[in-house]
Amino acid sequence: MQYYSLNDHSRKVSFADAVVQGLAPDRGLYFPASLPTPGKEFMENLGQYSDHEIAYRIIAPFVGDEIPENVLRKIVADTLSFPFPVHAVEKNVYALELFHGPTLAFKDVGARFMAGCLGYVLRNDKRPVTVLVATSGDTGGAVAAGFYNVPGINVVILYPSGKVSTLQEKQLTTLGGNIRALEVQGTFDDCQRMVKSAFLDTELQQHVLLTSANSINVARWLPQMFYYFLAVKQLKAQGKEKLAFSVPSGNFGNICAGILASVLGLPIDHFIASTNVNDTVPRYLHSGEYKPAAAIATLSNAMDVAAPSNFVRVLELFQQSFPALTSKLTGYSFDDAATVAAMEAVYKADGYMMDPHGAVGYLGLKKYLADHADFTGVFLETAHPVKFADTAPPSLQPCIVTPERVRELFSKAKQSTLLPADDAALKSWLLAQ
Ligand SMILES: N[C@@H](CCOP(=O)(O)O)C(=O)O
Repeated sequence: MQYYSLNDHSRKVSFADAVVQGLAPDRGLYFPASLPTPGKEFMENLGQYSDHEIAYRIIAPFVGDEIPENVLRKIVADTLSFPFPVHAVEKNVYALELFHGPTLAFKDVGARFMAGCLGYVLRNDKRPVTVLVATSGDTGGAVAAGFYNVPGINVVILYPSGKVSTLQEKQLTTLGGNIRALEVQGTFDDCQRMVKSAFLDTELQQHVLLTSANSINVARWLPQMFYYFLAVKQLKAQGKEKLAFSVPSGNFGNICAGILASVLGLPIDHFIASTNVNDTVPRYLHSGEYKPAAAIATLSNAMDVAAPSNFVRVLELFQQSFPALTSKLTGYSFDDAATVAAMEAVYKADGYMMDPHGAVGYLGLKKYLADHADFTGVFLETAHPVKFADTAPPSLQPCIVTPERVRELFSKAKQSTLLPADDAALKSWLLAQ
C-alpha cells in the first residue's frame, strides 16, 4: 500500500515511511492510494468472525507486506484487549462505549496500534526517535500509556495549560521515564501548529528523528475504523438495519475513520458530526464556507479545536464533492448549557451517565433522529465520565464511579515544563535535549 500527500498526489510513500514521518514534508496529511474493501460477503457476515479477525482483515491491506502477518495479528490483539460494548440507552438510541481501555478514552485504540507499528518498523534503527503529540485532553494520556517504556522511543506531549481536566493532566504528566510533558501557554491549535512546524524543521530533523502520534499519523487514524465494525456487528446481530452514527468531533480523526469504514462497505447510512461551540465544520456544512474561528474553552475540552486537521481527509473521501459530503454527513453544534442539561436529563430518565463529549454526540443524534425516525442511532461515548468529574454538574458528581485502574493517579505529582505558545520555543527546547 502506498500513501500520497494530500498536498501533492504524486508524492507517494510506503506505510512504514508514512508512520515514521507522520506528516509529509510538504505539510500534507498522508492518504491511502487505494481503498481496499474486504468484500461484500465479509461485510454481510461480520457475526461469523471474531473481533480480532475483523480488525486484522480490515487493516492488513493498509499495511501491506511491511509488517509480517504474525506481528500484525499480535499488534491487533494487543490493541483490542478490552471490550467495545454497544449499550441501549433509549429506544433506538445506543451508546458505543469506547472508554474501557487503560486511559478511559477511544484514543487508546490508535495509540496502542501505532506504538506496536512504530516499534516494529524501527526495530533495527539505532537513531533515537521522539514522538511529538499535541493534545486537547485525551490523546496525550493514551499516547503516554501506549508508548511508556517502548525501547528507543521518547514521547513529548504538548498540552494547553489550564485547559485539560485534573485526571487528563495526571495521565500525561505523571508517568516519567520516556514520557515528558510541555505545558503550553496557549490553545490546542497552538500546540498542533508547534508540533507540525517542528516536523518540517530541517535542523531539528538532523538532531533527532521526529514523528507524530496525533491522528494525522495514519497508524493512529486507520485503526479507529475497528470499533465501527465491532458496533455494526453487534447491532446487526440484534436485527438493526438503517444506522446513523453521531460522533463527538474535535480534530475529526474519529469520524473520518468511521466514514472510511463506510466507504469500504460497512453499512452505516449516515454520520452526524457533533461539536461543541467550536463549530467550524457544522458551519461549513450549512454554508459551504470554511472559516475557522479562534478556539473557545468548553466542558468538552478534548473537542476544543478550531482547525480540525483531519477534515481534509474527510473531503478526500468524498472526492471533494460538497453534494456527496452533505448527503452523508450532517453537522450540529451545542453549547455547554445544552450539554449539561443532556447529561442530567439522560441520567435522570435512563440512569445512564454520559461524559460531556458523549452528551454532545447524544444531542446531535437526537436532533437528527427527530427528522429521521426510521433510523437506529448510535452515539460514540468517547471517554469515561470520571475524566471530567471536576466540571460535571454538582448533581451528578457523587454518582460518577472512579475505575480502579486510574485511582492511584490522583495522588501522583505532576511533572511538566511551561513553554510559551511559540514554534521557536519548542525548537530550542528540543535542541537542548
Ligand atoms: N481530541 C484530541 C485532540 C487531538 O486529536 P487527535 O485525534 O488528532 O490526536 C485530544 O484529546 O487530544
